[in-house]
Amino acid sequence: MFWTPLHAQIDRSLKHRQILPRGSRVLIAVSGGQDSLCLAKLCLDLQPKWEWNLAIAHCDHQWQADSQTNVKQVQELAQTWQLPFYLKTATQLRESEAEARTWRYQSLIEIARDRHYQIVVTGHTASDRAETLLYNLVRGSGADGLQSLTWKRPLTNTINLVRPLLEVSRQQTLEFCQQLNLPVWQDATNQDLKYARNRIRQDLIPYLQQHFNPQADKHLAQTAELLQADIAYLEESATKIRLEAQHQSERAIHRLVLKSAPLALQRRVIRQFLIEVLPHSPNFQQIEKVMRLIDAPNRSQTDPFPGGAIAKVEHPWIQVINP
Ligand SMILES: Nc1ncnc2c1ncn2[C@@H]1O[C@H](COP(=O)(O)OP(=O)(O)OP(=O)(O)O)[C@@H](O)[C@H]1O
Repeated sequence: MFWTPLHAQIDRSLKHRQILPRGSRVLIAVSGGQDSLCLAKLCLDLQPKWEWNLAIAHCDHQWQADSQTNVKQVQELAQTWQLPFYLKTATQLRESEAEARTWRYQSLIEIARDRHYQIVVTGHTASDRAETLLYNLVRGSGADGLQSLTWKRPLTNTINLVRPLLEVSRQQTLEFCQQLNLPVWQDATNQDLKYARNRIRQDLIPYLQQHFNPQADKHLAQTAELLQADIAYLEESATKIRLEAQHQSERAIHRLVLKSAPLALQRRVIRQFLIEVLPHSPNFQQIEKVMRLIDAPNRSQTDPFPGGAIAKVEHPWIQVINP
């Protein structure tokens, strides 16, 4: 086997982060593009050392007339590498990035659940991370959005999403694929400038590199990494406060315990609380409405959340009441 510096880098990173434990059943999400091909080959080469059970999953959106050719190419590669291959084919998926993403993750979860894979790995890179950071920044995201793509996050109770290439640039995956002669599929939608993501990739990042810092993408990804460590710490602190403040059985949280916490933690505690008691994830405005109740006089209440529940001050509690 041909061992490159990238093999060594990923092997080291996996040891350090412990995100793909030895012997795990790992489903590799392969689009056919350079990033996920690079990921799949690295997993294949590191497999004897880490003793994973690997398989390849591909989702066919059926947007392009030639998507069949892409499917065949990924399938043949899986065959050559002697890995199980699982395919999901969309029927009548609208041409929307957001809908495609939702469908894709759902499909990957289904395959992982049916075939007992605990981990799905994707080929997200440091370049994706830099782009996501910029995309979220101009939309007014807080630190949570700016950490942009985490190394590991739960998809369900039993399945985790892991992104082993978050420190690898797109330039590196391209060079790797060229060096190892991997059949990279060029997705035409990646060039389409109607998608904000593509404009960030093709216009904004090159502009920043040319006029501000040649390593702008790498530095943005580093900022995301620093934020991620801070956020993990803040979330942990918020959980401690929530456990202290939340009523054992009622859908209520102690207003004065909240009030004594720093502002940054108040928002996080409320968000964690609302995630537990509402049927949907709260957005920024909904969290702010409850924030206002911390300083409110008695018997103030919010207007209804979607679904009709309201939050209300019942001294000393802030209570969430169903319609
Ligand atoms: N059609 C596909 N089939 C299987 N896996 C895919 C497919 N498309 C993307 N992936 C996986 O997702 C990774 C990221 O791809 P891409 O950047 O196109 O997705 P994205 O929609 O921007 O992702 P996200 O929204 O999670 O950031 C790929 O490296 C690959 O692992």
